[in-house]
Amino acid sequence: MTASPSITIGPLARAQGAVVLPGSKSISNRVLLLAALSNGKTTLKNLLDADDTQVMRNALRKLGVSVTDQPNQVCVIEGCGGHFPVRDADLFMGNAGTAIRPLTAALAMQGGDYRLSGVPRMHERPIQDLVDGLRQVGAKITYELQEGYPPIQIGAAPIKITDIVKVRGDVSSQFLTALLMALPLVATESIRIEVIGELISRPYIDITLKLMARFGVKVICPDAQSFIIPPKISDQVYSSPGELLVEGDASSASYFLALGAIGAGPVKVLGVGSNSIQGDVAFADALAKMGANITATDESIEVSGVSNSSGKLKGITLDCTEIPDAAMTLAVAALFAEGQTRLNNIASWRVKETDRIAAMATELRKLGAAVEEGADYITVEAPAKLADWKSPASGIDTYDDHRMAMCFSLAAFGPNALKINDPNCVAKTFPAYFAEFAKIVS
Ligand SMILES: O=C(O)C1=C[C@@H](OP(=O)(O)O)[C@@H](O)[C@H](O)C1
Ligand SMILES: C=C(OP(=O)(O)O)C(=O)O
Repeated sequence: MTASPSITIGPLARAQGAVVLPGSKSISNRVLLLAALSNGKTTLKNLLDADDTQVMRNALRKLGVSVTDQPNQVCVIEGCGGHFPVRDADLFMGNAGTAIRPLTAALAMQGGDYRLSGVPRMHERPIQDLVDGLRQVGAKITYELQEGYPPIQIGAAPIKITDIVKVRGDVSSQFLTALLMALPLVATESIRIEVIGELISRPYIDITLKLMARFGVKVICPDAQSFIIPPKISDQVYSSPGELLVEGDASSASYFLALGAIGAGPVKVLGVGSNSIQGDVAFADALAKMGANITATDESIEVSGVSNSSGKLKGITLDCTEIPDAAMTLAVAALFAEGQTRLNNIASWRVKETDRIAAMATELRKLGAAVEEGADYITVEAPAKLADWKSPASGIDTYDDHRMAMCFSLAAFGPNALKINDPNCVAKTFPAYFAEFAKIVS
């Protein structure tokens, strides 16, 4: 795909206003799949309209599910009761991890022939731990190019229920999410899923479990590494909740919350708050630790500047294993902090939309920051004085990574105008990002 024209923004001094958040990507793609697998009709409200959720909708349509987009982010799904009408399909999943991984698992339970592929970067993003998990119940999956990576082919094969399925959780939590959502379709006996080793990104598993419960399937968690899928009592496993409202996206909220701290605020995000099911709301706690003034209600979070006596944020050291996406925002917010910021346990950044540790380090250095990167951490120290900020004429590269583009918009609060290359890559999760940004900054 050709890159979109660069934009130049700033230098900016003030951020103030309110932003209504688009629907959560993580919730949207889960409820699309759960609604498709359910019995009956589901009306999804505030569903995210972005590349990642469009690939999921299109895949479901190709599989014979009726998915009807209505005005104002409403989408109506006629569930197929666990069995996709189309038994043979070639599906393009773009670069949406939350689409390809859960759908692979659901399709492996269908007894049909399917192929799943994506953009070139998707073919560099691992899927082996999920395939290994699915093979334990007899799924027939082959790799088309490189062992362990999409494209993959799923062949019709009878599913054999075993009482235990083991899966690794240290590369991506999406593999466990995928098994959790798919195995109830075939669980004639209860199935125990056991996570081998560390489980990263745990809050995303909680999102999965909570949404499965909304669709009638309650998983039992006897300990932090074990998940028991109950035996199905009828062929209709998932039942539609009728209507479901998708929360605002907590990861998308992080950019505006950071702006409220850097640009004095107040900046309020609407659609996500203290009763959210998304782990990324903990970004607000990290920002508070840096000194930002935060207030939250059940459905909103507001940031109004910084309470430190210096008037600036201060650097922190943080274990980011539970907030891998919002942690990227902290790396760029660190440009406006006194002292070093160190983000630990972010190895998964290397296998996402790009190698995010390398990309973040390269682009922050272009602005004059002192950055150290390790296998699973990054440290960032802001340029010592305003005069030390650099203004790269070639601009900030975004690596076809929506979060790189959104994060680096914060850097327009430095002393120089900032050029951002290929800004439209934000379409993966937040097509209107720069329009919303423009409304609150000056
Ligand atoms: O399950 C999900 O909705 C997600 C899980 C996380 O991925 P990992 O589990 O690979 O860290 C996160 O980075 C991604 O944006 C969304
Ligand atoms: C890692 C991300 O996406 P994906 O769902 O494709 O894994 C992300 O949105 O930051």
